Amino acid sequence: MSGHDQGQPLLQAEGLKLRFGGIIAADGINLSLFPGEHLAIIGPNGAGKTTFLNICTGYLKPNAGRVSVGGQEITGRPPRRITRMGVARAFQIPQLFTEQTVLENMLLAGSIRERRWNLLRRLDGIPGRAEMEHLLDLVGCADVRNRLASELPEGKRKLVDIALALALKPKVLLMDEPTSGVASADKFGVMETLMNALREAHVSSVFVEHDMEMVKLYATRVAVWAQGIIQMTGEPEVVLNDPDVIRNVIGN
Ligand SMILES: Nc1ncnc2c1ncn2[C@@H]1O[C@H](COP(=O)(O)OP(=O)(O)OP(=O)(O)O)[C@@H](O)[C@H]1O
Repeated sequence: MSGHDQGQPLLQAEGLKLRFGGIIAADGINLSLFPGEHLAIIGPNGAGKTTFLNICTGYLKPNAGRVSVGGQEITGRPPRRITRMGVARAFQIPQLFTEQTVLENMLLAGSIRERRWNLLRRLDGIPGRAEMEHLLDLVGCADVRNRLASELPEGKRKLVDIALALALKPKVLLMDEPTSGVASADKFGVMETLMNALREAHVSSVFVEHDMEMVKLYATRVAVWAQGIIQMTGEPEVVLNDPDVIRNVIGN
């Protein structure tokens, strides 16, 4: 998917600038995500990729520029508000309550979405159980629904984390290196399950990725972030074969 002629972007950054002392993380970033896209952001270490995700979720405020979701500006709004506007983030903090089961974690996430969160409330009284079980099924984790979150292998934990994010009913999911920490033999299986779940739930995504094989297989479009600007965007086969990208990003 080219990203052009697809109507209004779901997520749009315009003229983003952010510096930390002498470090310029963003120096006029223009980047859009269109419905149905899975946009990979690649770039050298310390380029500003994670900073971008932090701006989009409201955890960092840019020095200049704006971010909008479905045409509504979100720059500087509180993270909770941005989540409610349809932008979720996975793997941000250890989100799981480790001494609760996977299903109990899901029910808590569902109740947060409904703004009925109350730890004293009996979990089985909260609506949405069937929906949460469906989401666990979608990420291939129905088999671990009654396991304690602390007992999960890393690959399953990542997938449950995706289900938790999907429980918020986002339009866009932001992910920082989705399979980092997963054993290399399991990485592609986890990514395959994850991306299938996003497609089925009609959730578009932006993911920061260092593994070019993942980018090639799962990105619909790639943006190269270096020296605070987007150096290039395009389809994976074009971007990943570009001599400058090979020299300056992939080679490193
Ligand atoms: N809150 C902060 N305060 C000061 N400097 C920061 C802050 N957040 C990020 N930085 C700096 O901004 C630069 C960009 O960081 P960022 O984490 O966004 O890079 P990245 O492209 O995600 O890198 P990597 O690929 O290594 O994860 C880095 O030099 C980092 O040290």
